Amino acid sequence: MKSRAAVAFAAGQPLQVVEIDVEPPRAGEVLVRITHTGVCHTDAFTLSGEDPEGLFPVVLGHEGAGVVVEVGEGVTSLQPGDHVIPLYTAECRECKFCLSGKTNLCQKVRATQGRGLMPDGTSRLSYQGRMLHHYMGTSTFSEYTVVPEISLAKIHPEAPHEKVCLLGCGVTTGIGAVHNTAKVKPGDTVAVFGLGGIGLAVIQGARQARAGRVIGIDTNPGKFELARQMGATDVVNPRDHARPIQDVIVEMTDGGVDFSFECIGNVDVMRSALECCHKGWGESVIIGVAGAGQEIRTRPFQLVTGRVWRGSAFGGVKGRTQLPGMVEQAMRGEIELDPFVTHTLPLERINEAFELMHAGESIRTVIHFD
Ligand SMILES: NC(=O)c1ccc[n+]([C@@H]2O[C@H](COP(=O)([O-])OP(=O)(O)OC[C@H]3O[C@@H](n4cnc5c(N)ncnc54)[C@H](O)[C@@H]3O)[C@@H](O)[C@H]2O)c1
Ligand SMILES: [Zn+2]
Ligand SMILES: [Zn+2]
Repeated sequence: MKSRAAVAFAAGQPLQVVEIDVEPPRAGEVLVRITHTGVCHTDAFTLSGEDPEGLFPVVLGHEGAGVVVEVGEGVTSLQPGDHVIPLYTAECRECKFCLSGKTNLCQKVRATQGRGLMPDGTSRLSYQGRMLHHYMGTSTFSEYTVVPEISLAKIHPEAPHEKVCLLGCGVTTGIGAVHNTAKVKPGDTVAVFGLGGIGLAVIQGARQARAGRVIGIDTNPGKFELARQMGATDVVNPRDHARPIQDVIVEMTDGGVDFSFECIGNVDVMRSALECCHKGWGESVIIGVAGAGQEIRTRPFQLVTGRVWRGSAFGGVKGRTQLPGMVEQAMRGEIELDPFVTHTLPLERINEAFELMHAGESIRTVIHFD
């Protein structure tokens, strides 16, 4: 079938909105009509060419919501008409990782997903006879996309897609990192580096966890008002200080924070985020994705003296099991999505979403297909 899609033909080039061909779903696969998709920094990262796993030509997009159109052979958990959020972290419920009870990093489709292909090693997407890569197993910048059954969370049929699409990545990543990875407790002091969609979701999660002080850090002061509205008790611009930012935070917090979160993808900031943690127990969670070949550094003494460095992908959330509940929390207002949606655009104007992001003007632009 034909589908309108924004295709990334080459790194560093704007997307082109064209009509692509989408093949029907094969065994274990599902054809989904995407209604809305957010644009995340990770899409921009891959488009820039800095992502070592980046493949072109490709249909990007991984923060979507849609409706099942057709299911392939053997698909039992979904049927046409079901409302879904595509998952870039699948949940097969049978691999070693899924069964461990310790991680959300299902490996069932990981290898082929990383190569931009469906689990059988081929693509369902093409343009004028030329194969297009899938992206993160989701490719939500296409009106129709094919996704493995195990990479779809079935959500409440009345959920507002134009908002809950953000639970496909950004908001879940931030909120989940607070509850699942860090396990923030009432009264804890939290530092959040980077106040984009991810950092603001961390702030919202910290407020849910009834954290004490929540310090938002960003070099763009334009982000501070929203951060305060969402629950930051303090905001700090590193550019206002001559000293390293970790020294500033340690002084502000009588020795350091209980938890810090890096939501930028900058390895120098990752170091600051670790070193602003309290001696003996402070934990730093890396969420940001750094460029190819970059490495983190600190003195080992930082860890010897009790600080902990960890990381989090998709907020540690098991998508099929936990995401439907988060969608219902959003429908009840327990997760607030409205503040994240700063812009809404039709697919034809998707490149403006990247421009708004790079200019620091948007938190999330939601793209609609109608
Ligand atoms: N681990 C995961 O599962 C996961 C999921 C989604 C996104 N990510 C990553 O999270 C990061 C953030 O994503 P986003 O969509 O919120 O991005 P964003 O671009 O909207 O936000 C980043 C923020 O960091 C600020 N910033 C940049 N450099 C800074 C510095 N040196 N000091 C302080 N602030 C600085 C920017 O002003 C901006 O407000 C990206 O690296 C993205 O790839 C990871
Ligand atoms: Zn994302
Ligand atoms: Zn699995």
